[in-house]
Amino acid sequence: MAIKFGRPIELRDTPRRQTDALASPSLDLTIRMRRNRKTEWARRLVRENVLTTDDLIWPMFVVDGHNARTPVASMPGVERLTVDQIVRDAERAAKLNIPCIALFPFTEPSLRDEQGSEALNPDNLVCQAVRAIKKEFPDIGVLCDVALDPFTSHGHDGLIEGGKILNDETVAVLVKQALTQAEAGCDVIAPSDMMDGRIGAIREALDDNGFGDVQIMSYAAKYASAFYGPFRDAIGSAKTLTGDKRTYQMDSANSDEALREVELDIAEGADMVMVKPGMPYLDIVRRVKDHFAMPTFVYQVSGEYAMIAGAAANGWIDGERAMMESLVGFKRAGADGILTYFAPKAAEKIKAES
Ligand SMILES: NCC(=O)CCC(=O)O
Ligand SMILES: [Mg+2]
Repeated sequence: MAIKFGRPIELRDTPRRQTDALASPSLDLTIRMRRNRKTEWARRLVRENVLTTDDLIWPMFVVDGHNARTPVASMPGVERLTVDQIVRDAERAAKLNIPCIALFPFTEPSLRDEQGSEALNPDNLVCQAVRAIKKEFPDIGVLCDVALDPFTSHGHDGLIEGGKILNDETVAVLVKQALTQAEAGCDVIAPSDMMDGRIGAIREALDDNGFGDVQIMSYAAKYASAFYGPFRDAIGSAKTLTGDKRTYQMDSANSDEALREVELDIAEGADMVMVKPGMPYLDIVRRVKDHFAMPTFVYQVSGEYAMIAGAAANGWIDGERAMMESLVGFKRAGADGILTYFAPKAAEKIKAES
């Protein structure tokens, strides 16, 4: 049936009104999409996606010291926290019903070396923070990033030889890093390094060492991105990073390749998969969710946060609305959860409105 201007032509029993369209601009529309938007209650009724606090993972930066909170200049509103302060924010997360927090260390430059040895120190900042949080708040999920970049003097995620990032040798170290974090009490191991084969190797090691219940969230489709800049400030690797990460992180032009990466990580034992960054890669989130029907996460990275928080701080956009719009956008794209530096703010807003 041909439909023109809203009503099937075949159903038109009376001739169109012979009015002067300009004088009386009344369109003969059967369907008017605006009816469902006319009031707040109607909009709520037809709303397709809702952001809840259950969707949030809160990334936090841990730094050495006591009772200190240092602002990260390029991430307005985000601070590096000493372990005692991380515990205070874990309490805030628990009160806000945020299910999980993610930990990233600022490693003292004197502790960084070519091999990222500090990653294997069972008393490193991340392990201290995990133990402190788990002691006071055992019911909150703690996720630990697995990669060497916060610990290496060169700022890369893996070992380097002759200018090349070594894959299999790096995986062997990452396995030890994951075990160190699991020993400390970490609930979710999240490898972000993009080495081939690391998920399978880590899964096997966890299982062989009595950590069969520890989950793996793989940064499965992680792109080489300009949007990680402020994070590198936060963990102190911005100045030391030599070159870029394009030999291991994905090319932003690729989409099918993301499906192959995700498929491999699932086959190797990932319980949850992640796409990163978020906003420029919503199409990848949708494809991954549709293709694999896996618990699918997305990381709204530091640069995305900085764009919104920075513009809001300058009065150029409404920061709260932009925050909520960006977060529900991830839900609409198919994400089951979002790692976002906005987590506490968004949770507070959700709580205030419920
Ligand atoms: N492995 C964790 C990250 O690289 C985070 C990046 C960001 O927030 O920019
Ligand atoms: Mg991979």
